[in-house]
Amino acid sequence: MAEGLLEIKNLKTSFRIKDNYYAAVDDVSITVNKNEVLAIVGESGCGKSALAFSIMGLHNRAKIEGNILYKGHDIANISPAKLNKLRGNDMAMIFQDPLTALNPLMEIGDQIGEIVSLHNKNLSKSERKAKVIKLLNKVGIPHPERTYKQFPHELSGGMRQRVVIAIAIANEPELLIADEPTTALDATIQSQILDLLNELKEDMNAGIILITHDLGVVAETADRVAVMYAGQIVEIADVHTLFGDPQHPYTRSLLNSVPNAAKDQTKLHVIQGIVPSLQKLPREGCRFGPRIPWIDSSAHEDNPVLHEISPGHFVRCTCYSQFSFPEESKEDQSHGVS
Ligand SMILES: Nc1ncnc2c1ncn2[C@@H]1O[C@H](COP(=O)(O)OP(=O)(O)OP(=O)(O)O)[C@@H](O)[C@H]1O
Repeated sequence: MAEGLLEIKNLKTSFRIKDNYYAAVDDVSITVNKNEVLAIVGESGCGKSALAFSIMGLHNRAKIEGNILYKGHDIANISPAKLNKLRGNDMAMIFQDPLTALNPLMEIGDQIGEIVSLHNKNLSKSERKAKVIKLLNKVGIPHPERTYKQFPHELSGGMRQRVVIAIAIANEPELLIADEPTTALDATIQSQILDLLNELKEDMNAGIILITHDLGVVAETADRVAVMYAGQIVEIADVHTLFGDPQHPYTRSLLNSVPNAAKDQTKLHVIQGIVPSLQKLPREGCRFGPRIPWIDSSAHEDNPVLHEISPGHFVRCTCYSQFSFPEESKEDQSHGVS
């Protein structure tokens, strides 16, 4: 049975712009289990990073409402000192761009060693070095002794991301948040890093939140997937259900806009429009409604909620049951005519 690690309840993260607060994460409830990768997908600006930063307590000036229960303790409402202790020890984050995450003027060994010592104050110098070398080995760095003495600019992008992962796992966190960890890498290296995340999940029995806009990455790595649009979760399901039986119009549009060599696809679907800016987000009704104007407004709920349509498969707003792509309706009509 799945063992719970993180439970987020009705999380709302709002940023102040001029005199008002605007929610970038709006009433999000999700759970993450041990030994599980939960992917969070969605277009740029839908609130993925704002969600991750809220969990890690990294927002300076945002207003956070709701509960973030980590092993039963509400970390949305604890002191900065307690949160700081959890960060790095129990939970860690892998950032998007390894070059900005690393100190360009410090040798790799010292950078990892610093984090190791932060949470193990009594280690001797040689014990600390041995632990760093072990970590470099664990993340697949081929010559750890050499890398120990190198600076970030002397490593390839893939190796730098491995170093960032080594720092994140230095204290064997139980919760790992990876925010677009492979965006800056080419396809082969990307695949190696994703394999590494999966190994870490198994080895450390960790719960991983993987934030990405890349559905290929999701298919390769995730156990469950939450699709986010305009600050809300619009669909959540296990990875097989999400790819095999997607229901929300946004999920279906995302999947239809990705080339699929296995399908006989002549045209890719283009999702019209963009995620509106924070101040212009529609806050009432179905937030995706304006981007599927061919669907009758009566198909939408006034206050869309998540419906559990099969065990563990949730979809927001009733419009999913009446949704089809304009291309599909045209095909139906032409079949009728012939
Ligand atoms: N500190 C901030 N102050 C004001 N608005 C912010 C702040 N951080 C994020 N936003 C806004 O909140 C919304 C969500 O941003 P967020 O970075 O979470 O999106 P994202 O889905 O992670 O996008 P990307 O994939 O591009 O990183 C966007 O409209 C963004 O402009």
